[in-house]
Amino acid sequence: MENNVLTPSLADAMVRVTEVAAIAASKLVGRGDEKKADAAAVDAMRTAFNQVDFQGRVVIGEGERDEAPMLYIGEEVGTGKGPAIDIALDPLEGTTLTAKAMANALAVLAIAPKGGLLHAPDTYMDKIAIGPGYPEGIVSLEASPAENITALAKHKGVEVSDMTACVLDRPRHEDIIESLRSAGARVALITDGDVAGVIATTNPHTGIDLYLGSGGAPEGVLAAAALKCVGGQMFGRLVFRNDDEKKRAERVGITDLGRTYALNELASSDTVFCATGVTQGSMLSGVAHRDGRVHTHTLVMTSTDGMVRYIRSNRKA
Ligand SMILES: O=P(O)(O)OC[C@H]1O[C@](O)(COP(=O)(O)O)[C@@H](O)[C@@H]1O
Ligand SMILES: [Mn+2]
Repeated sequence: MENNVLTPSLADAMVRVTEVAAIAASKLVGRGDEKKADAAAVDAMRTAFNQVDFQGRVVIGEGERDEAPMLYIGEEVGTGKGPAIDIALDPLEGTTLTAKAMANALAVLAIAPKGGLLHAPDTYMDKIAIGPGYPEGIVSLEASPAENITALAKHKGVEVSDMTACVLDRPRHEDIIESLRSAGARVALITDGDVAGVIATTNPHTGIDLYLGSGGAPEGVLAAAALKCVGGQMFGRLVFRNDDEKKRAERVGITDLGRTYALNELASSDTVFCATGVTQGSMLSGVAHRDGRVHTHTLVMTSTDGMVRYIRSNRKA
């Protein structure tokens, strides 16, 4: 049952959704206006969703109903005909990257049969992720960054100095960075975009072996949905800075606030993951306007068959 609601044609429809969101955001690349870029992507994504024959429900969205006009948590999208599908979305993952015309901004979404994605609140999440090919439990949020990277190096049969961890460049990550470097590892710092950072661990060409640090919980669920398609391991634990954030978690049904979620709890069913490059990135080309046409580059993955597909499209501008 679970497997046949995520049909190939639904996956194709999702490609179009991230394509049009990326195209809309691309018009705002380098214009210094994060909010406008995000709004353009949100609006285009919502319009595209509403053309799809499904009963879509946003479970990871732009925010709570009273703070996000569109694609808020709980919003229903689609024509209402077809399967009941839960959606995690980030129409513009990397608003600052877009505003500043920096690499790796994406339009991103993941879908699952109803109930298949953790309803994460809009808080931070401590995350650790690795690509496929390692024994279960080789990394954990309990072990130190140095212990984790050393265990991975040992399993690979390489020196720790040959290992690279990706971390968001934030003061809150000082200790993580210090622990990794003191173990001898390289640290690849990114200014934004940890969905791409997590996915990088699954692609040997990126040279990234480990993703570590705290970022958005919604981005954590999106990244988990991606890893689910290609294999790998991930753990996430919500971080609360105040009571309001705890209440946000309670409102989306989280009762055990200190819990660590494994990959299969962040994304418990089959998933389809879709990302279209907005700006040029390590994984995807950005949207390019050339010869009166708009060119896009999209990654779509499905967990049912482990498919990873890159799609280059172009259409009339
Ligand atoms: O910038 P902060 O507060 O450290 O948050 C980190 C989060 O922000 C991002 O870098 C970008 O988020 P946006 O899509 O909201 O611009 C995420 O990839 C990451 O999870
Ligand atoms: Mn984001």
